[in-house]
Amino acid sequence: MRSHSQDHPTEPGPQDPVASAPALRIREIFPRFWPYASGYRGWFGVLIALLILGPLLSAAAIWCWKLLVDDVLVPRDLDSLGPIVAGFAVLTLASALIQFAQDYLSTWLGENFLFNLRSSVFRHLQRMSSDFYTRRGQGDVQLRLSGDVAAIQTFVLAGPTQGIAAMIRIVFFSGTLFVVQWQLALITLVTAPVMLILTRHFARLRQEAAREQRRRSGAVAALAEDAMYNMTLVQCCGREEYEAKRVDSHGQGALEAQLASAKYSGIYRLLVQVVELFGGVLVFGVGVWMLINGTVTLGSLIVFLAFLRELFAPLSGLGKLTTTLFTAGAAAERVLELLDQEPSIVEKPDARSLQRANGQIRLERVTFRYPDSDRPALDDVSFTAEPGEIVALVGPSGAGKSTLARLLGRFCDPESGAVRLDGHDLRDLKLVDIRRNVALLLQDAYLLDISVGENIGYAMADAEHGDVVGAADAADADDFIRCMPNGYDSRVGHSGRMLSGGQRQRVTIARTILQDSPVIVLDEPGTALDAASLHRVMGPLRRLATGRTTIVISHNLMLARAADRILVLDEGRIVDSGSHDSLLESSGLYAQLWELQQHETAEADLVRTAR
Ligand SMILES: Nc1ncnc2c1ncn2[C@@H]1O[C@H](COP(=O)(O)OP(=O)(O)OP(=O)(O)O)[C@@H](O)[C@H]1O
Repeated sequence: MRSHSQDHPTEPGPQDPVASAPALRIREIFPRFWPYASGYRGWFGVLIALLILGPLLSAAAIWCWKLLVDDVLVPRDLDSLGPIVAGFAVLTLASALIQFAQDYLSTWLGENFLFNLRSSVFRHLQRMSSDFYTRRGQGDVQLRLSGDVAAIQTFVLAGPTQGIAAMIRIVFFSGTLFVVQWQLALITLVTAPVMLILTRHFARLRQEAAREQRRRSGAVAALAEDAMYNMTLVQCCGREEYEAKRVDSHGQGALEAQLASAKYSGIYRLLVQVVELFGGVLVFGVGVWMLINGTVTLGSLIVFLAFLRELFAPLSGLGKLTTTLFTAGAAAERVLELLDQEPSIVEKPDARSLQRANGQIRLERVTFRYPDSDRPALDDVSFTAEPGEIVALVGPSGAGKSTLARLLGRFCDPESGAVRLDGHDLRDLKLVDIRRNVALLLQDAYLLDISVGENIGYAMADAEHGDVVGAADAADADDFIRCMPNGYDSRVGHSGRMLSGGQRQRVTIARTILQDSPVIVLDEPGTALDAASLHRVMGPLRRLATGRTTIVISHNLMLARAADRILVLDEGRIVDSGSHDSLLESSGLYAQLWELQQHETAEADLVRTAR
């Protein structure tokens, strides 16, 4: 007998839920995000001006110390003390004000940039077809929209702002060092090549660690989201430990990458400080020697050392900044990968409007294949449903019925052939008009975590409360909604899980009734329901279908029997069509399915009677 652990691997599977985003150079990333800050470019100029003004004022304040030593303390002359102290106070105050303006402005710019970018990414995500969400870990997509987008702010605004500020300070204070004492300034330059080599080496290491950290975090989010969404299944199968291990394996990866990044940053900072110390000691030694020789005044040496400190501060600041920039760069690569993903369904620029359609549906030799699939899900399918006709689609599992429903709502496009509404190829119509004219009622009753009334009116933003109640009444949902704690204002919970399966179905039927589309596609209505609940939704479904072109996809042949015409689908092809009676007579696949179902019903009756 095989052990439990052999049947169910306890170790996480080898497949990574999140792949690495394509690596990009920093100069490739920048121009991609810059447009999101386009409305604020003028303010960016103001910020640069403040950044230049800041070090100017700091330098002037430091210069006051030279004046104090050389003009007041050394000659013991108090005449100029007053003006020097007053100048120092004004400069310090102005410097603080400029710092405040700079901080506020950069936050304001950063937050506005974030808002624009997040809004654009979300709009882009809403254009992606459901296939995108089927293939992607949704937790990872959510992390890209929240955490990664926020990290980019550092990259596009805070990073360059701090980088420019540091560069301005470096250039400015290097210049002042040369003005104060050019021989000493030349000595400080000795450390520059070492700094450059260190920066380049550690930059590469930190960039790799940052990429791995973001990828692993995405994997944690994707796995956690999947497990949480299916928590009932996880608990029923007793797989909590397995799921925790899967999440932990990537959490551990993220942790190690983060630690590696911290280690590289720490070593880099340490080495930079050693180089700075070496430069400082060298300058100090030579400076003291020059002071003794009378080549430099005490005030000049003090000011030189103060300026040197001002120079080293932005240098180590640049080091810290590169770490943040690499994390942000890795996040930017992940967001760009999303933005570069083209939606599979794109509306033509000259797409036609279609007001209320008559409801004729025609498929002309439609073939469709899913990506990475070698077999078409639909193969050369043709049929017409006239306005008001009820057409049932039946066939074994995997025959292609739900795929056909997706084509009718233009959630995918045929590889060849055409799907037409009132004679118009769906690809020539505006998407909003297709979705208004063709309503899909899917076997999963999709509900948002908003009030039950809002769920019913979701497809009709301008619906009055009376319309919502009317639709609920027609869908046989009004009674149970009124019994809910807050009536139509009661929330339905995540995915409507505070409602029963039958109640969820009736709310979605009410939504479709209110939408009032001339064409409706019912994919397995009532599959998830027991016999009593199914019986309850049959009346509303019948009322919904009346007067509309209705395509009913169902395994339940009792439902199909009521249709005007039945199409039998097998392995992506229509193998038979006609009325229930004619299909039984022809003794084809439909007759076999019917016989099988009758047999199952009889068996079920037998079991019930035996009890
Ligand atoms: N998103 C997808 N990606 C790849 N292949 C898919 C996808 N969805 C469905 N398929 C494949 O396409 C074929 C048709 O699937 P479809 O869901 O249309 O069948 P169906 O007749 O509705 O089945 P059922 O009655 O079990 O719901 C199947 O072989 C299925 O594996």
